[in-house]
Amino acid sequence: MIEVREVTKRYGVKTAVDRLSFTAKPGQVTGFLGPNGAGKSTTMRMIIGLDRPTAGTVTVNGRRYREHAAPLREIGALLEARSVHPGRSARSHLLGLARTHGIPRARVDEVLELAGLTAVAGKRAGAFSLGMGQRLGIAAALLGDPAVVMLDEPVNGLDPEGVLWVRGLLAGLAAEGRTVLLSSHLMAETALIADHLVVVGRGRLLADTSVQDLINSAGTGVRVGSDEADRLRGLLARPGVRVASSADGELDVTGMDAREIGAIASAHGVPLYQLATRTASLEDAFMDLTRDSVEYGSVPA
Ligand SMILES: Nc1ncnc2c1ncn2[C@@H]1O[C@H](COP(=O)(O)OP(=O)(O)OP(=O)(O)O)[C@@H](O)[C@H]1O
Repeated sequence: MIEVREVTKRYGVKTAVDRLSFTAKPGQVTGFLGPNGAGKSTTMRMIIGLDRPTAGTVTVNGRRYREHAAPLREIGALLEARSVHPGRSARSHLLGLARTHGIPRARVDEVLELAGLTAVAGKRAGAFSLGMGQRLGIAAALLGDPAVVMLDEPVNGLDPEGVLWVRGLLAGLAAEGRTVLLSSHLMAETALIADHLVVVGRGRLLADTSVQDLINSAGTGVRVGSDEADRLRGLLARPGVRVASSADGELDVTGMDAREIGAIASAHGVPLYQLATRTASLEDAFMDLTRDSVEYGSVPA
Protein backbone atom coordinates (compact mmCIF):
# COMPACT_ATOMS: atom_id res chain seq x y z
CA MET A 1 0.00 0.00 0.00
CA ILE A 2 1.19 3.52 -0.81
CA GLU A 3 -0.16 6.33 1.37
CA VAL A 4 0.41 9.95 0.42
CA ARG A 5 -0.83 12.30 3.15
CA GLU A 6 -1.10 16.07 2.77
CA VAL A 7 2.13 16.17 0.83
CA THR A 8 3.58 19.44 -0.41
CA LYS A 9 6.81 19.78 -2.35
CA ARG A 10 8.29 23.18 -3.14
CA TYR A 11 11.33 23.90 -5.27
CA GLY A 12 12.12 27.52 -4.37
CA VAL A 13 8.99 29.47 -5.24
CA LYS A 14 7.60 26.64 -7.39
CA THR A 15 5.04 24.40 -5.70
CA ALA A 16 5.30 21.11 -7.59
CA VAL A 17 2.95 19.17 -5.27
CA ASP A 18 0.29 20.91 -3.22
CA ARG A 19 -1.25 19.18 -0.16
CA LEU A 20 -1.79 15.98 -2.11
CA SER A 21 -3.40 12.94 -0.46
CA PHE A 22 -4.28 9.58 -1.98
CA THR A 23 -3.88 5.87 -1.30
CA ALA A 24 -2.85 3.20 -3.80
CA LYS A 25 -4.41 0.03 -2.44
CA PRO A 26 -3.41 -3.63 -2.68
CA GLY A 27 -5.16 -5.79 -5.25
CA GLN A 28 -5.71 -3.05 -7.79
CA VAL A 29 -3.96 -1.09 -10.48
CA THR A 30 -4.10 2.62 -9.72
CA GLY A 31 -3.52 4.91 -12.70
CA PHE A 32 -1.75 8.16 -11.86
CA LEU A 33 -2.66 10.79 -14.43
CA GLY A 34 -2.13 14.48 -15.02
CA PRO A 35 -0.97 16.94 -17.66
CA ASN A 36 2.75 17.69 -18.14
CA GLY A 37 4.22 19.30 -15.06
CA ALA A 38 1.31 18.22 -12.81
CA GLY A 39 3.65 16.76 -10.19
CA LYS A 40 3.46 13.03 -10.95
CA SER A 41 7.21 12.38 -11.18
CA THR A 42 7.87 14.51 -8.11
CA THR A 43 5.31 12.47 -6.15
CA MET A 44 6.80 9.20 -7.39
CA ARG A 45 10.28 10.35 -6.44
CA MET A 46 9.05 11.14 -2.94
CA ILE A 47 7.45 7.69 -2.68
CA ILE A 48 10.84 6.05 -3.17
CA GLY A 49 12.77 8.57 -1.09
CA LEU A 50 14.59 10.30 -3.96
CA ASP A 51 13.04 13.58 -2.83
CA ARG A 52 11.81 14.75 0.55
CA PRO A 53 8.38 16.33 1.01
CA THR A 54 8.44 19.94 2.20
CA ALA A 55 5.42 18.95 4.31
CA GLY A 56 3.29 15.82 4.78
CA THR A 57 4.21 12.14 4.76
CA VAL A 58 4.58 9.38 2.20
CA THR A 59 4.65 5.76 3.31
CA VAL A 60 5.07 2.42 1.58
CA ASN A 61 3.59 -0.53 3.46
CA GLY A 62 3.22 1.68 6.53
CA ARG A 63 6.77 3.06 6.66
CA ARG A 64 8.78 5.77 4.98
CA TYR A 65 10.94 4.36 2.20
CA ARG A 66 14.22 4.99 4.01
CA GLU A 67 12.97 3.16 7.12
CA HIS A 68 12.82 -0.12 5.20
CA ALA A 69 15.87 -2.35 5.67
CA ALA A 70 15.53 -3.89 2.18
CA PRO A 71 13.45 -1.41 0.14
CA LEU A 72 13.66 -3.42 -3.13
CA ARG A 73 11.67 -6.14 -1.39
CA GLU A 74 8.94 -3.64 -0.44
CA ILE A 75 8.56 -1.57 -3.60
CA GLY A 76 9.86 -2.06 -7.10
CA ALA A 77 9.96 1.09 -9.20
CA LEU A 78 10.58 1.98 -12.81
CA LEU A 79 11.13 5.71 -12.99
CA GLU A 80 13.93 6.34 -15.42
CA ALA A 81 14.31 3.35 -17.72
CA ARG A 82 17.71 4.55 -18.90
CA SER A 83 19.31 4.58 -15.45
CA VAL A 84 21.48 1.63 -16.40
CA HIS A 85 25.21 1.77 -17.08
CA PRO A 86 25.40 1.41 -20.89
CA GLY A 87 28.48 -0.82 -20.72
CA ARG A 88 26.89 -3.39 -18.43
CA SER A 89 24.88 -6.33 -19.62
CA ALA A 90 21.27 -6.76 -18.54
CA ARG A 91 22.28 -9.72 -16.37
CA SER A 92 25.15 -7.95 -14.63
CA HIS A 93 22.95 -4.90 -13.98
CA LEU A 94 20.35 -7.10 -12.29
CA LEU A 95 23.00 -9.15 -10.46
CA GLY A 96 24.46 -5.94 -9.05
CA LEU A 97 21.06 -4.89 -7.72
CA ALA A 98 20.35 -8.38 -6.38
CA ARG A 99 23.64 -8.50 -4.46
CA THR A 100 22.83 -5.30 -2.54
CA HIS A 101 19.64 -6.94 -1.24
CA GLY A 102 20.68 -10.55 -0.71
CA ILE A 103 18.45 -11.65 -3.57
CA PRO A 104 19.50 -15.05 -4.99
CA ARG A 105 21.02 -15.36 -8.48
CA ALA A 106 18.16 -17.59 -9.58
CA ARG A 107 15.74 -14.70 -9.16
CA VAL A 108 17.75 -12.68 -11.71
CA ASP A 109 17.22 -15.44 -14.29
CA GLU A 110 13.55 -15.58 -13.35
CA VAL A 111 12.92 -11.89 -14.00
CA LEU A 112 14.99 -11.96 -17.20
CA GLU A 113 12.74 -14.76 -18.41
CA LEU A 114 9.59 -12.95 -17.24
CA ALA A 115 10.62 -9.82 -19.15
CA GLY A 116 11.50 -11.78 -22.30
CA LEU A 117 15.18 -10.79 -22.06
CA THR A 118 16.85 -14.21 -21.60
CA ALA A 119 18.21 -14.26 -25.15
CA VAL A 120 19.82 -10.82 -24.81
CA ALA A 121 20.83 -11.06 -21.12
CA GLY A 122 24.53 -10.89 -22.00
CA LYS A 123 24.19 -7.90 -24.34
CA ARG A 124 25.35 -4.41 -23.38
CA ALA A 125 22.37 -2.42 -22.07
CA GLY A 126 23.69 0.57 -24.04
CA ALA A 127 22.82 -1.28 -27.26
CA PHE A 128 19.23 -1.92 -26.13
CA SER A 129 16.26 -0.43 -27.96
CA LEU A 130 13.86 1.77 -26.00
CA GLY A 131 11.49 -1.17 -25.59
CA MET A 132 14.21 -3.54 -24.37
CA GLY A 133 15.35 -0.86 -21.92
CA GLN A 134 11.78 -0.64 -20.61
CA ARG A 135 11.67 -4.41 -20.19
CA LEU A 136 14.94 -4.31 -18.26
CA GLY A 137 13.56 -1.54 -16.03
CA ILE A 138 10.46 -3.60 -15.33
CA ALA A 139 12.60 -6.71 -14.63
CA ALA A 140 14.58 -4.65 -12.09
CA ALA A 141 11.36 -3.42 -10.46
CA LEU A 142 10.19 -7.01 -9.97
CA LEU A 143 13.53 -8.36 -8.77
CA GLY A 144 12.76 -8.18 -5.03
CA ASP A 145 9.31 -9.77 -5.49
CA PRO A 146 7.84 -6.61 -3.92
CA ALA A 147 4.28 -6.15 -2.64
CA VAL A 148 4.19 -2.71 -4.29
CA VAL A 149 5.13 -1.95 -7.88
CA MET A 150 5.32 1.59 -9.22
CA LEU A 151 5.92 2.21 -12.91
CA ASP A 152 6.29 5.53 -14.72
CA GLU A 153 5.12 5.22 -18.34
CA PRO A 154 5.86 1.47 -18.56
CA VAL A 155 4.56 0.97 -22.10
CA ASN A 156 6.65 3.82 -23.49
CA GLY A 157 8.57 2.45 -26.48
CA LEU A 158 7.05 -1.03 -26.35
CA ASP A 159 5.73 -2.72 -29.48
CA PRO A 160 2.13 -4.07 -29.48
CA GLU A 161 3.30 -7.43 -28.12
CA GLY A 162 5.15 -5.61 -25.33
CA VAL A 163 2.09 -3.49 -24.51
CA LEU A 164 -0.02 -6.65 -24.21
CA TRP A 165 2.67 -8.19 -22.02
CA VAL A 166 2.67 -5.20 -19.62
CA ARG A 167 -1.13 -5.19 -19.50
CA GLY A 168 -1.22 -8.88 -18.56
CA LEU A 169 1.69 -8.53 -16.15
CA LEU A 170 0.13 -5.66 -14.19
CA ALA A 171 -3.28 -7.34 -14.05
CA GLY A 172 -1.53 -10.48 -12.75
CA LEU A 173 0.39 -8.54 -10.08
CA ALA A 174 -2.82 -6.88 -8.85
CA ALA A 175 -4.64 -10.24 -8.88
CA GLU A 176 -1.91 -11.59 -6.59
CA GLY A 177 -2.87 -8.85 -4.12
CA ARG A 178 -0.04 -6.45 -4.90
CA THR A 179 -0.34 -2.69 -5.08
CA VAL A 180 0.33 -1.32 -8.56
CA LEU A 181 0.74 2.40 -9.27
CA LEU A 182 1.12 3.33 -12.89
CA SER A 183 1.63 6.73 -14.45
CA SER A 184 0.83 7.25 -18.09
CA HIS A 185 -0.14 9.79 -20.70
CA LEU A 186 -1.89 7.11 -22.76
CA MET A 187 -5.54 7.40 -21.79
CA ALA A 188 -6.95 4.53 -23.83
CA GLU A 189 -4.22 2.25 -22.47
CA THR A 190 -4.78 3.41 -18.90
CA ALA A 191 -8.53 2.83 -19.25
CA LEU A 192 -7.73 -0.79 -20.16
CA ILE A 193 -5.16 -1.42 -17.43
CA ALA A 194 -6.27 0.59 -14.38
CA ASP A 195 -9.08 -0.13 -11.93
CA HIS A 196 -8.77 3.13 -10.06
CA LEU A 197 -7.52 6.59 -11.02
CA VAL A 198 -5.80 9.42 -9.23
CA VAL A 199 -5.74 12.57 -11.36
CA VAL A 200 -3.59 15.57 -10.48
CA GLY A 201 -3.27 19.04 -11.97
CA ARG A 202 -0.81 21.74 -10.86
CA GLY A 203 0.19 19.53 -7.95
CA ARG A 204 -3.35 19.18 -6.60
CA LEU A 205 -5.73 16.25 -6.48
CA LEU A 206 -8.44 16.60 -9.13
CA ALA A 207 -10.04 13.16 -8.89
CA ASP A 208 -9.67 9.94 -6.90
CA THR A 209 -12.19 7.63 -8.50
CA SER A 210 -12.87 4.48 -10.49
CA VAL A 211 -12.19 4.56 -14.24
CA GLN A 212 -15.88 4.06 -15.00
CA ASP A 213 -17.06 6.86 -12.68
CA LEU A 214 -14.62 9.29 -14.25
CA ILE A 215 -15.81 8.37 -17.76
CA ASN A 216 -19.44 8.67 -16.64
CA SER A 217 -18.74 12.13 -15.23
CA ALA A 218 -17.88 13.35 -18.73
CA GLY A 219 -21.33 12.22 -19.87
CA THR A 220 -22.36 11.55 -23.41
CA GLY A 221 -22.53 14.04 -26.21
CA VAL A 222 -24.20 14.24 -29.59
CA ARG A 223 -22.38 15.04 -32.82
CA VAL A 224 -24.69 16.90 -35.24
CA GLY A 225 -23.88 17.67 -38.86
CA SER A 226 -25.88 20.26 -40.77
CA ASP A 227 -25.36 22.76 -43.58
CA GLU A 228 -27.29 25.15 -41.36
CA ALA A 229 -25.20 24.56 -38.24
CA ASP A 230 -25.17 28.22 -37.20
CA ARG A 231 -28.97 28.46 -37.28
CA LEU A 232 -29.29 25.17 -35.40
CA ARG A 233 -26.86 26.37 -32.76
CA GLY A 234 -29.21 29.29 -32.02
CA LEU A 235 -32.22 26.97 -31.84
CA LEU A 236 -30.49 24.67 -29.34
CA ALA A 237 -29.39 27.47 -26.99
CA ARG A 238 -30.92 27.01 -23.54
CA PRO A 239 -29.67 26.65 -19.97
CA GLY A 240 -27.66 23.48 -19.35
CA VAL A 241 -26.95 22.84 -23.04
CA ARG A 242 -23.40 23.28 -24.31
CA VAL A 243 -22.73 23.50 -28.02
CA ALA A 244 -19.20 23.41 -29.40
CA SER A 245 -18.06 23.31 -32.98
CA SER A 246 -15.14 21.07 -33.95
CA ALA A 247 -15.42 21.47 -37.73
CA ASP A 248 -17.38 23.43 -40.30
CA GLY A 249 -21.01 22.28 -40.26
CA GLU A 250 -20.51 20.10 -37.18
CA LEU A 251 -21.75 20.70 -33.66
CA ASP A 252 -20.93 18.78 -30.47
CA VAL A 253 -23.85 19.05 -28.11
CA THR A 254 -23.98 18.07 -24.44
CA GLY A 255 -26.98 18.42 -22.15
CA MET A 256 -29.55 17.37 -24.76
CA ASP A 257 -30.11 13.96 -26.31
CA ALA A 258 -30.22 13.05 -30.00
CA ARG A 259 -34.00 12.56 -30.05
CA GLU A 260 -34.65 16.09 -28.76
CA ILE A 261 -32.11 17.65 -31.13
CA GLY A 262 -33.67 15.78 -34.06
CA ALA A 263 -37.14 16.99 -33.07
CA ILE A 264 -36.04 20.64 -32.82
CA ALA A 265 -34.22 20.45 -36.17
CA SER A 266 -37.25 18.87 -37.82
CA ALA A 267 -39.69 21.39 -36.31
CA HIS A 268 -37.64 24.24 -37.80
CA GLY A 269 -36.90 22.58 -41.12
CA VAL A 270 -33.13 22.31 -40.50
CA PRO A 271 -31.73 19.45 -42.61
CA LEU A 272 -29.27 17.14 -40.81
CA TYR A 273 -26.73 14.84 -42.41
CA GLN A 274 -25.41 13.48 -39.11
CA LEU A 275 -26.93 12.84 -35.68
CA ALA A 276 -24.83 10.50 -33.56
CA THR A 277 -24.63 9.87 -29.84
CA ARG A 278 -21.01 9.66 -28.68
CA THR A 279 -20.02 7.95 -25.44
CA ALA A 280 -17.27 9.77 -23.63
CA SER A 281 -13.82 8.22 -23.49
CA LEU A 282 -11.36 8.48 -20.63
CA GLU A 283 -9.55 11.04 -22.77
CA ASP A 284 -12.68 13.24 -22.93
CA ALA A 285 -13.13 12.95 -19.16
CA PHE A 286 -9.46 13.76 -18.58
CA MET A 287 -9.59 16.83 -20.83
CA ASP A 288 -12.74 18.06 -19.07
CA LEU A 289 -11.18 17.58 -15.66
CA THR A 290 -7.77 19.07 -16.38
CA ARG A 291 -8.80 21.90 -18.71
CA ASP A 292 -8.00 24.56 -16.09
CA SER A 293 -4.83 22.84 -14.86
CA VAL A 294 -2.86 22.56 -18.07
CA GLU A 295 0.38 24.44 -17.54
CA TYR A 296 2.09 23.72 -20.84
CA GLY A 297 -0.88 23.89 -23.22
CA SER A 298 -0.45 24.15 -26.97
CA VAL A 299 -2.20 26.54 -29.32
CA PRO A 300 -4.64 24.74 -31.64
CA ALA A 301 -3.12 24.35 -35.11
N1 LIG B 1 14.20 19.72 -9.29
C1 LIG B 1 13.29 20.64 -9.63
N2 LIG B 1 13.54 21.96 -9.50
C2 LIG B 1 12.62 22.88 -9.84
N3 LIG B 1 11.38 22.59 -10.33
C3 LIG B 1 11.08 21.30 -10.48
C4 LIG B 1 12.00 20.25 -10.16
N4 LIG B 1 11.40 19.06 -10.43
C5 LIG B 1 10.18 19.36 -10.90
N5 LIG B 1 9.98 20.70 -10.94
C6 LIG B 1 8.75 21.40 -11.38
O1 LIG B 1 7.67 20.86 -10.67
C7 LIG B 1 6.52 20.71 -11.51
C8 LIG B 1 6.08 19.26 -11.49
O2 LIG B 1 6.99 18.48 -12.26
P1 LIG B 1 6.87 16.89 -12.45
O3 LIG B 1 8.06 16.48 -13.24
O4 LIG B 1 6.67 16.26 -11.14
O5 LIG B 1 5.55 16.79 -13.30
P2 LIG B 1 4.96 15.52 -14.10
O6 LIG B 1 3.51 15.48 -13.76
O7 LIG B 1 5.77 14.32 -13.83
O8 LIG B 1 5.14 15.98 -15.61
P3 LIG B 1 5.36 15.10 -16.96
O9 LIG B 1 4.03 14.54 -17.28
O10 LIG B 1 5.77 16.15 -17.93
O11 LIG B 1 6.40 14.09 -16.68
C9 LIG B 1 6.92 21.22 -12.88
O12 LIG B 1 6.48 22.55 -13.02
C10 LIG B 1 8.44 21.13 -12.85
O13 LIG B 1 9.00 22.11 -13.67
